[in-house]
Amino acid sequence: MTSQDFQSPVVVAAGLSKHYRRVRAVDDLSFTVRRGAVTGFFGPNGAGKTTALKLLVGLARPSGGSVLLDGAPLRATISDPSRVGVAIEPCGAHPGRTARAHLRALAVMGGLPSSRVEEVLELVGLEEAAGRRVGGYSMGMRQRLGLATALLGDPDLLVLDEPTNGLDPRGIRWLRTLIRSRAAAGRTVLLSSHVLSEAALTVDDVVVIDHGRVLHQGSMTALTDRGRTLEELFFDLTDGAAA
Ligand SMILES: Nc1ncnc2c1ncn2[C@@H]1O[C@H](COP(=O)(O)OP(=O)(O)OP(=O)(O)O)[C@@H](O)[C@H]1O
Repeated sequence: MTSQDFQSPVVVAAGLSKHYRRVRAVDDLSFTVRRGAVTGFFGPNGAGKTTALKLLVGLARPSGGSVLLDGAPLRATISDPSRVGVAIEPCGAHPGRTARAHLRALAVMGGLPSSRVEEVLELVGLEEAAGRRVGGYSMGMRQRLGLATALLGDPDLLVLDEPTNGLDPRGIRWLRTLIRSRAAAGRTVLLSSHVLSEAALTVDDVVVIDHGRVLHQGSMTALTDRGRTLEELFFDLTDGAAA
């Protein structure tokens, strides 16, 4: 990879829109995601974060606009688990399946060895529960399985929707360390979160959206250099949203 590649954004969303009948879930959204950085997506309930993440990874079809992933249109890259790992809906596994069976099926589809399944089960702390049916999992266990699914292909880009939901304090600290270590290794992470204090410890770049539109894009450093917190920025920008 050249230094030019390193500077080019991993994701470029341009004028992205998604309308569900009269709801403009995402409305002319444009932003970029830097390579080797952790970008946080923030906004009130219903702001359009999950929809935007789905559009970025091809899980929803845009009503308008475009997404470039590594400079190429979305469809060219999305099916490769080493390019993009996604945890958007909690785990996505059939409740009657075990976590191990779920991950093994995905590994086969992605052309990955079954040894990788055991690696990610250990990584997310599910090795002991891997033989149990997912329907009996706690919320945190399902979250961990979703993370295992996203990490299966050891992807260059991780896209995580509210990944700390349901995790215990140790799990939250583990996830923060995992995300930071991936960025330190030049990998890219895009996540959404409502837990601003935790996200402030994790992200490099901040995108705040509401009503499907970008209200702010900038770095955490620029924010803290101005003596402001992520929470202050959020409330300033979203003042007037549902209390
Ligand atoms: N499949 C769908 N059909 C109809 N409306 C939808 C659909 N998915 C999302 N929406 C609507 O789009 C808007 C944005 O929803 P979205 O889930 O993207 O918001 P969000 O920012 O992720 O919210 P939250 O923080 O509550 O998870 C909401 O008004 C929601 O009701």
